[in-house]
Amino acid sequence: MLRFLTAGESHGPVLTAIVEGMVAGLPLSREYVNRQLARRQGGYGRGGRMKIEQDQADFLSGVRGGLTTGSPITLQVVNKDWANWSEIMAPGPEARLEERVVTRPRPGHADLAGAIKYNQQDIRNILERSSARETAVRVAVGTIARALLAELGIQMTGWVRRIGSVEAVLEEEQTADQLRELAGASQLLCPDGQAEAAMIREIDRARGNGDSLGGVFEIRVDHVPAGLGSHVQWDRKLDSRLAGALMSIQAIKGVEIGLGFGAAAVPGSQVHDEIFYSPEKSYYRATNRAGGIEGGISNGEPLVVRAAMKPIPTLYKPLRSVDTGSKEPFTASVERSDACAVPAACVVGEAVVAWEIAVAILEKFGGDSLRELRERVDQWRSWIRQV
Ligand SMILES: Cc1cc2nc3c(=O)[nH]c(=O)nc-3n(C[C@H](O)[C@H](O)[C@H](O)COP(=O)(O)O)c2cc1C
Ligand SMILES: C=C(O[C@@H]1CC(C(=O)O)=C[C@@H](OP(=O)(O)O)[C@H]1O)C(=O)O
Repeated sequence: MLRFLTAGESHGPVLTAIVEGMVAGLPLSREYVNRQLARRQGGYGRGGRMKIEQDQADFLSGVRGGLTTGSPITLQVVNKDWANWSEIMAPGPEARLEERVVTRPRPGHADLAGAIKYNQQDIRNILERSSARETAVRVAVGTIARALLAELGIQMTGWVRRIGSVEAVLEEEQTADQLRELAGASQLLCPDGQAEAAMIREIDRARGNGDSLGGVFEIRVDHVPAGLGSHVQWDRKLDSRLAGALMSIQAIKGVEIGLGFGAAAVPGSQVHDEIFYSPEKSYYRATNRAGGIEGGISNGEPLVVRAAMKPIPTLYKPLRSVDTGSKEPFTASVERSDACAVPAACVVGEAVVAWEIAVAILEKFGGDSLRELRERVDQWRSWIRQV
């Protein structure tokens, strides 16, 4: 069983994860993981913290000579900002707990709900862990899964479809390779240059007004084998797992698969993908409105998922809230914050989607080494071409 946990605070010394159940013999390098960490740090609209951090992943166990060994993999991403927080965040009695105490819950954050739930007077004990800083190590974890998928010929493409009121328009018949190349060349991961320019203007406008923006990103996964997930039980459905994984990303408020919410507005004849057969291709579809999943099972078409991110909750234009000590109203003051982090969230989205597909692959095919897994996947792929 492939599984992981993360640990670490936003201003603590490190973020850590333990990944268990990954096959042995998978090539893995720091550079491969660091490329994705750098992508997550990019994007127009990010705040001062990203000038401090230059995320790098270290493997502390489970990888030897550039190959996984099958043992648990420990990952670590160091927080450079720790240097500014070590006295306040120290684990021992020397911690200066009376400094930087937070009693002013920020609307849209876990602050108030978390402080009540965990009976914390200092909201810092909540916000340090609820922060999306945690997504740095989650991207590192997902990149291990991405490496596995790449070995099996499965390709991930993430791009930003919308920021605020600006929506990207794709050329008809754009291939995944073209989409990846165009998105990769854009600082907002947006393949439509005109839309990208308008998005940058909109981010500048929002930031100038002390406001923030959300948006929508899309992830497409090509060459996913048919037959992942299952219709037989609620918690085995691939679509439900993908939706849960995307929803677990901080600030994600909606997920669509295929046509998604659009399917509710049109008749069935414009929603369902007709089935065809040819001896060369076996079964295939001329359309992919289902986004590659039917009945909780991958159907061999590209997987297409979208997620909606709400605007960043910390605003320079302060929102009203209540001090939990005095119970007096206040308007928040902000030291630093992202104005828009949709491209970063898109990279996190790619990571969590890669993870869920890797879990489903290992569940279906099993195997303890890459060689064993690859043989089984190849065998399945040639078998389903004949059915
Ligand atoms: C990559 C990324 C960066 C974020 N940066 C900030 C930020 O700078 N300031 C902020 O207030 N929220 C930021 N958020 C969003 C909050 O972490 C998130 O809204 C909050 O934890 C509450 O969780 P919820 O929105 O899922 O309910 C960011 C989210 C992501 C995914
Ligand atoms: C550190 C990251 O994102 C942070 C997510 C975040 C939040 O509240 O979620 C708040 C900000 O942190 P800080 O309060 O230290 O400025 C962001 O910079 C990151 O993405 O690596």
